[in-house]
Amino acid sequence: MALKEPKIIRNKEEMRNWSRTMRAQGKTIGLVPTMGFLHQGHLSLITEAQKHTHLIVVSIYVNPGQFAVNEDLSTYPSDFAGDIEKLKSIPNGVDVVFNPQNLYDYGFEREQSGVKKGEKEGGIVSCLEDEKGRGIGHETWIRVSELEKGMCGRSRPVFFRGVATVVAKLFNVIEPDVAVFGKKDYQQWRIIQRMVRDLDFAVKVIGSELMRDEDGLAMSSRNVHLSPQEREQALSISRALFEARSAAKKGKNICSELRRSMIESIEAAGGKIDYVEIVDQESLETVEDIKNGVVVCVAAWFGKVRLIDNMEIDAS
Ligand SMILES: Nc1ncnc2c1ncn2[C@@H]1O[C@H](COP(=O)(O)OP(=O)(O)OP(=O)(O)O)[C@@H](O)[C@H]1O
Ligand SMILES: CC(C)(CO)[C@@H](O)C(=O)[O-]
Ligand code: BAL
Repeated sequence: MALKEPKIIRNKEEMRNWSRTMRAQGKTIGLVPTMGFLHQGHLSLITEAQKHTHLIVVSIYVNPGQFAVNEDLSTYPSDFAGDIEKLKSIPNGVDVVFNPQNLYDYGFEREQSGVKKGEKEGGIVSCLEDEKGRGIGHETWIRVSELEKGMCGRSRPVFFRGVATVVAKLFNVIEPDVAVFGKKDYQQWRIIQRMVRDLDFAVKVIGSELMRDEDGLAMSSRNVHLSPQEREQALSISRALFEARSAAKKGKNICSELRRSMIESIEAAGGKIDYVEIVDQESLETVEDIKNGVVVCVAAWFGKVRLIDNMEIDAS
């Protein structure tokens, strides 16, 4: 089968023109937003998107607006040429790779805006703002106020407003019919669904299943930063999730007990817990005992790498 070479678009006006031209020809468009350094988890989202639309756009953009200044924007892995090769290897390929260079440009040079990254008195600012919290001409942020409060939102204070805002921008530029997000980032997927419902975006949001490596580790671009020892230790996360699921199946359904034993086993393996939460799949509110429709979510540090993982669990 001939490999399909995706068209690479780096400019938001050109992207919107392409989408509108295709729509005028009756084509539907599926979007898979990513931050690049693609792995099989990302490719599975593309395969899912191909089931729903004629054309596929994959965005590759490491969004500074979702990183606080003390987070890992500067070390986030990237390999654009490698990503293109992986995309070419997928059956039927993708049509466009959107790698915007001007997503937050509003007609003046960054240098002239005097923006420095820094820490605002009393709070952390994002990598799109200066030390007084001013954006580089960007001052509109979307907040999904309840869903963003717990779990990742607690330890990454600007993360979800940055994600919701950049996804809204991508939707406005690309105007997709369908967008696919991975359930690996469970809270992110739920937040995007809620944003789309609340703001009446004409986009169908699909949550696609979490992909694991053979040894159980959830695939993640950041895994590349794990040393072999940390990678081994990190397997404690998925092990703890599988154990919690089988304990629940055997009737152990008190969440505080399940949480405690998960925390103990991840810490015993050398992980530093950010959170272990058992929450309702839709509201993401904490639940006390396992019932249908809960999800166990974990974030933990191994060395300098923060990993997240989760598992949907139903009662026995
Ligand atoms: N293992 C996975 N299974 C399914 N979807 C995934 C997986 N990993 C990432 N995704 C999805 O791919 C999309 C892009 O994610 P992103 O580019 O941040 O990759 P990532 O591997 O999650 O990186 P990291 O967690 O290191 O930031 C998101 O919707 C995310 O949920
Ligand atoms: C959705 C997303 C592409 C927004 O930058 C990012 O948070 C991600 O890759 O999960
Ligand atoms: N997949 C989530 C992107 C981030 O951690 O910034």
